[in-house]
Amino acid sequence: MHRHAALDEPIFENAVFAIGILRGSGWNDSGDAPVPGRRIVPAIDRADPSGFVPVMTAGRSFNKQVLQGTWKSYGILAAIGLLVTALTSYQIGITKRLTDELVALASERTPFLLLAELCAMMIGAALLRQYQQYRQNGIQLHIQANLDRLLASSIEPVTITRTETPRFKNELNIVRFSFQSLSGLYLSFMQITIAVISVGTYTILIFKQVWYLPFVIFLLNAPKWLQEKRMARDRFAFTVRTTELVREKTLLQDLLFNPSSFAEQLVFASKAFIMGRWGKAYAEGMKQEQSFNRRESVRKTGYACIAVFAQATVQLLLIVGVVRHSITIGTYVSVIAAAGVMEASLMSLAAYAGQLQHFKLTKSKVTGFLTEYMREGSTKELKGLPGGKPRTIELKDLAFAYPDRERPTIRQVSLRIRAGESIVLVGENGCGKSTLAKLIAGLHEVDSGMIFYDGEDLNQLDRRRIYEEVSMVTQDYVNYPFSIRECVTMSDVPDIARYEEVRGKYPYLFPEGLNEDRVVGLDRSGATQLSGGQWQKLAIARSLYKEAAVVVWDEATSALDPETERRLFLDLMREDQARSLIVITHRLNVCPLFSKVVVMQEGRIVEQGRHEELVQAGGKYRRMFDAYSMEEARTQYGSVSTAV
Ligand SMILES: Nc1ncnc2c1ncn2[C@@H]1O[C@H](COP(=O)(O)OP(=O)(O)OP(=O)(O)O)[C@@H](O)[C@H]1O
Repeated sequence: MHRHAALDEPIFENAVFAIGILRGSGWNDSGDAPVPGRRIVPAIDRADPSGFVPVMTAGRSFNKQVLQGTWKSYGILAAIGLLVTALTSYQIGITKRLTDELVALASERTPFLLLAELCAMMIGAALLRQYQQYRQNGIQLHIQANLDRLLASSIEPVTITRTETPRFKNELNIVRFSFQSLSGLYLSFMQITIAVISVGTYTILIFKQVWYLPFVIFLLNAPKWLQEKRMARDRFAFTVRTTELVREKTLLQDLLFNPSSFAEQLVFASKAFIMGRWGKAYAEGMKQEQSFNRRESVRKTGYACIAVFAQATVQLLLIVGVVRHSITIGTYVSVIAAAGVMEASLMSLAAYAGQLQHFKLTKSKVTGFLTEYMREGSTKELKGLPGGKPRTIELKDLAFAYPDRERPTIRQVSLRIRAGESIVLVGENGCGKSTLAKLIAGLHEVDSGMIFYDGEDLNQLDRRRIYEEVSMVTQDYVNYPFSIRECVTMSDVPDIARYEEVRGKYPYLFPEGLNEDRVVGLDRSGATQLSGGQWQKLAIARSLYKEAAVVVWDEATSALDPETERRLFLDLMREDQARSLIVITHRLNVCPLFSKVVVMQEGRIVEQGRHEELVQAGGKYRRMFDAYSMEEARTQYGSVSTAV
């Protein structure tokens, strides 16, 4: 596993490079979106076939990308910050002169002139602060967008094995939350600089008048720093602890408001049940949040008392000075004002210290997440397939267990798939067909010596090259809220000739009477909803549009009417293709069309061969086929009642 020595380096650089990732993210330095190619392939940086830039060296480029488009605003903000500090410290000087002038009352005109000057300064500072806020909001939006883009491009797992777990979902949620809070931190660095300048200016200003006072102020504000640091740590731990609960709440709420769940809510009268669950999660969340807030408030109150004590101490020292005539009233008033600003700046510095703590924790969380779930180590030594397209895929005594399961799901599976072969996987529910199909497609982590593409061990190959040659319809394929053409091509610049070719060969896969620019689904206004079968047909068309060497369909035709299904398979087999087809189905009537039938049971292959051979052998497949044919006949001729 890649070890990040960076953990010991200065926080900022360190944290960003820790999350700083991959050049192969598909997001180039200029920030342009990757231009989609002819075929659907994963986003790969061709200039860097290794794909993985060790995290340590990627820090600078990460910062550059996060801060992209904000440099000018940063410059302006820094200038405004300095100007505001200058103006406010100048105001304090005027206040001192004004007070001394009032006490002495040497001239009647001077106090009014000084007041006018003070007002002008105050208006100037107020205007600058507003502009500063406006600019800061702009930077925040920019950084947030850059961070979102970076996060999206860095979440690119090489395999799906560890991502199909509840734990992954939780961790991903924490990472998303952490990334969101990073934008505030980037702004903080600017504000820290301004606050440090402000503290420095006021320290000198006060020091010149009452030399020991700045030290007293520093000392009295120290506990605030410790408090902020502790609170940030506790808040982060609380967030991590409660993500699962927050996720459950959102999930249940989505269920309540999801249009597709309304029918079930009506028919099964399940709304009260779901609402009950939601209410419980909500109440628990509130209880935990309130109890955390209570503890935080108690702590804050303690520190607020310390702050009052600090202010009173400063006042006391100054009053003693006035009483003993060691300072003037003007000095008293101006130092009180300066001390107030200095304390406020120290407070905000303390708050930033808390944010830095949060950043440090975020860093270790994100680093851990990316190391565990995303690209691991260098892929430099990995290679592509010698011939580009795989001609044989071989499974040798393949065994596979899901991370959170004790028993293996796939055991001792040996199978050879040649280019152009069509294989149908059959077996009872849960026997491991989908898992095997994903293993064949290279989507799961496996030990070496079990899966070979053209004789090369899968673990020695760059998986992204494998994925370029695989097309798939999974059981939980996505219904995209795009136009029909986009759903098939998944591109802004599709290969129209290829699209037309697929449309010409398989016209029945495209919804009749709908323009291909028509947006489908329920998520966009004016979109057209499709039937289950129509969605499935689009998913099939998408898998055919990609000219892949290996096509895997996991119950991809389950929602198709039998006639269309048969026609599709016949059309597909008729094509003179070097493509391998791996199909999972429970509709055994299509099995005779395939060159090989593979029968699975409890994670093992128990029979394989041509349909006729297996029927003749009279084993498990024969029994399954007979049962299926009988069932088919019954549904076809309505013989259930006659049989009774
Ligand atoms: N992501 C996962 N994590 C843990 N276990 C899983 C996961 N996916 C599937 N399984 C388990 O692996 C076993 C095989 O599942 P698989 O989906 O491969 O079966 P299948 O033969 O395709 O079933 P079906 O015909 O119902 O689709 C099941 O016991 C299932 O619970």
